[in-house]
Amino acid sequence: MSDLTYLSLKDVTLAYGKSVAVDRLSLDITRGELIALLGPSGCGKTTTMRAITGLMRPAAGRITLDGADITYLPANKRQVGLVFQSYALFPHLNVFENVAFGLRLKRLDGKTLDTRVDGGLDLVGLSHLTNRKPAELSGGQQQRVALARSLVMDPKVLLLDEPLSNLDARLRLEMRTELQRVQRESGVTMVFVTHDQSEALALADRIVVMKDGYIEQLGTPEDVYDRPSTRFVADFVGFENIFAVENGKLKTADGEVPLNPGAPIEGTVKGLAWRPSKVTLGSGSFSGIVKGSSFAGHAREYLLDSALGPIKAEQPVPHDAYAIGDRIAFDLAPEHAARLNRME
Ligand SMILES: Nc1ncnc2c1ncn2[C@@H]1O[C@H](COP(=O)(O)OP(=O)(O)OP(=O)(O)O)[C@@H](O)[C@H]1O
Repeated sequence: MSDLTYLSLKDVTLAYGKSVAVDRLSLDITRGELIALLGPSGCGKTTTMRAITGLMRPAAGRITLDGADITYLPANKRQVGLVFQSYALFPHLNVFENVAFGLRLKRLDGKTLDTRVDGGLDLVGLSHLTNRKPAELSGGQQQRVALARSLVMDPKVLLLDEPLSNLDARLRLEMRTELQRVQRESGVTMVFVTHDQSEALALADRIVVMKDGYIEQLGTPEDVYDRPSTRFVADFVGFENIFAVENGKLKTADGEVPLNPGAPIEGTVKGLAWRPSKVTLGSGSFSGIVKGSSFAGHAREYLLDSALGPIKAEQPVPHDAYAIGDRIAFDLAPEHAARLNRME
């Protein structure tokens, strides 16, 4: 835990009865960071959030926030806000009263309350809709009300559980930018859960990739996208050509194949992976027969049958397309590969 750590989970184990959902998870978050918990269904994202909010007691481990141990502190004493994917707005209250709800429970005086609510609505760009009921708002606007309602409580950390998943594709993109702006302007530390890698890459300062209750990789979007460290993460972020490395060679269905120019692969690397866009087409020491070709807007994608097995490659679009059945040379340059240290 560094001096800059604001929220820290240390060896936190979370279980439902005897079944362990999160196993000795450690994570340090700095004040003002926007962190994404990313992973497939069932990997423990929501369970981790529950422990941070105080809705679940860890079986082991410690959680600290702003210098205080909150491991066993009741949820309502933690100053941790939560925005659900379903927003959970009160349908009979207008926008102002929905945002004011928590502050009224705190018995704030009228003027302070008005100022806080107005500030919150201003931050999310809803000052003009204070009298509307939730049913009279779009999905994106409802989402903003839910955000404002949490932010006016001045949380130390705001947790968002799949915050954009109920919005259609266009709104989702708009709300990504909006969420980033609100986070920057408010300076609130945010942790959000998503199973959508593009959302995590677009929004987060750092991404925690989870699998089966463990952290697979923790890094910046660039780290995770360009330098996945395990097969699981490489696969999750769109690497297609993934090979185990044995005896300094690529392991294929037909045996071990040295990588061009034949020198052994150095280091303790367990696997190498190439994105389709990183496969060199038209030259190189390998060759493959085009089995499939499809247009993907910015690029044309090819499936090649080669001595290494199936290879997915792509080329930017204004380029003479290869035909099905063509034999083309290709190369897998080591400098364009992600180096994987775990293959299982
Ligand atoms: N109330 C519960 N009782 C028992 N097991 C549970 C309960 N809630 C979750 N689990 C189990 O704990 C593990 C982690 O679940 P969790 O909901 O944290 O995953 P998740 O990553 O948030 O998934 P999703 O993206 O589907 O919400 C899963 O194996 C799940 O089946």
